[in-house]
Amino acid sequence: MSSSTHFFNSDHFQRQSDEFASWLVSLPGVMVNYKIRIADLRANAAGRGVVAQTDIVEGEELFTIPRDCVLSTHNSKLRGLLSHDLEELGPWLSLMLVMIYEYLQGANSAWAPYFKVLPQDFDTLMFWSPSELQELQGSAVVEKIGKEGAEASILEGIAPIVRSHPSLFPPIDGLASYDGDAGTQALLNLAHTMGSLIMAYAFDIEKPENEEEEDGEDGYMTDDEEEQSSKGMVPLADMLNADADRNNARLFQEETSLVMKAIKNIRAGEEIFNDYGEIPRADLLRRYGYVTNNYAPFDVIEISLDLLCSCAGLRDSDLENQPRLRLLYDRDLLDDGYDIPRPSQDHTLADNLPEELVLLLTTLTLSPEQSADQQQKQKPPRPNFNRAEATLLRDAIQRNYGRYSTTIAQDQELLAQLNHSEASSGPLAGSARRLKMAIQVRIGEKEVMEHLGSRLRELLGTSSSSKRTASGAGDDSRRTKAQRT
Ligand SMILES: C[S@@+](CC[C@H](N)C(=O)[O-])C[C@H]1O[C@@H](n2cnc3c(N)ncnc32)[C@H](O)[C@@H]1O
Repeated sequence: MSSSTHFFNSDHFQRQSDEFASWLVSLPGVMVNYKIRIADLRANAAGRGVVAQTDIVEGEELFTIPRDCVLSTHNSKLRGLLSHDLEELGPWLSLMLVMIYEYLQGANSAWAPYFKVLPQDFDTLMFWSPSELQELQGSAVVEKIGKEGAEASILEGIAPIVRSHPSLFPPIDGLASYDGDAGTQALLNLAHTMGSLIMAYAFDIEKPENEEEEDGEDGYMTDDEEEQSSKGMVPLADMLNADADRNNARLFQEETSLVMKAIKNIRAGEEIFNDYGEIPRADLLRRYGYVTNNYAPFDVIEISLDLLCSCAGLRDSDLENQPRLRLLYDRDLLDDGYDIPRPSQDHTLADNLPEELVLLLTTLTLSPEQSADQQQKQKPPRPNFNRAEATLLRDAIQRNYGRYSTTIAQDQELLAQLNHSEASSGPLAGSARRLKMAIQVRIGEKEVMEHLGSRLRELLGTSSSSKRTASGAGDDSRRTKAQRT
């Protein structure tokens, strides 16, 4: 969410919160504990949030939302008004369509008071301008925004239904229809708004255990999420902010209701936080449009397959030209990019690396004879993390670092200036806020690269010949951990 701009009227923030709360408790089966209240957290650039009014004990129910109050494909009237099977669109596009329908119903929608407290502007990366995105420098997250893919899905899946049902989807903004350039753009804008709300606010309703982020994410949806059965907007539950491990509440999915419960004791005045997951700040920005320093431990650096291949002296990463890669690809062991977390002092460097990355490094450092041998056996090599692999990784990290145009020291100076202006004039907004968040993201990624670089230098500097090192190169006992074949 970018600012305090919410649907319909942004000037009546508190009144809209109150109206929303009154509407919600008027719905049959809704229970809201008197110990919580909706708070105006715009001074912290956090929009609305939920705060404890008095002490709350662990296990206490904060609110109960019956399943039929969830804004979902299942509950919307649209389901009975279309001949299409909405489920065929998948969980993302079907909810997007339903939300467009409900939004266009205005006051006639059963969720009209809910829309009034949902934002319409976002700081998620989908909405950043090219120059704002440039501030993320070499971050791989820029490649994951997936705006074009999302728009192609919207035009293919949603536009034909909207255009063929003008009475259900009345044109907005004085438009005659959703045809033509202006109509298409208006529809895309609406769909992006709903897609962004789903990304930052919706819950997986039937399979909450499948919430995990997976690789291969493009636009609003992942392949895994496409297979999930249902997403829904849960009023009030989605008013909880999150701040890494400060979560003190969780949504429990019961048979007929969704129940938010305290999972820790909460003191009067404290904010009630949900858990959005252990998300790197780059992804937090992409999905939710904010970052806080508490997410810094989850920062990663993504090293692309192309870069690793190039550093290994391969012309490209094309499977037709690189049979050694095909051995991995055929076993689903090849990725476009590899996330490396912040190195932990408690683990050897090799244990800190994703197993598939170690396998790729081993594959890329095979001699032509070794590679031919593996081809003949039709088996990937046994993963190793020795000097050759460490050298390749070091080179790739160095090259990746070159994609960032400033140093950490320069970033910290810029950040200090922005913090200073925030301290004197209040929370940053617009491009200044985005710049600050981009700097936080790129500092985190550079820190990960610097830590990795120094661990690799340490390891390469001391592990001449076959000597084992504290960081683990040459330690055969661990290699079995990464063995995948
Ligand atoms: C599920 S909503 C939470 C309610 C939201 N604050 C609102 O006013 O509608 C998620 C959005 O809240 C904001 N948010 C959540 N946690 C935050 C935090 N710790 N700091 C700042 N913004 C936060 C982000 O804009 C995010 O996309």
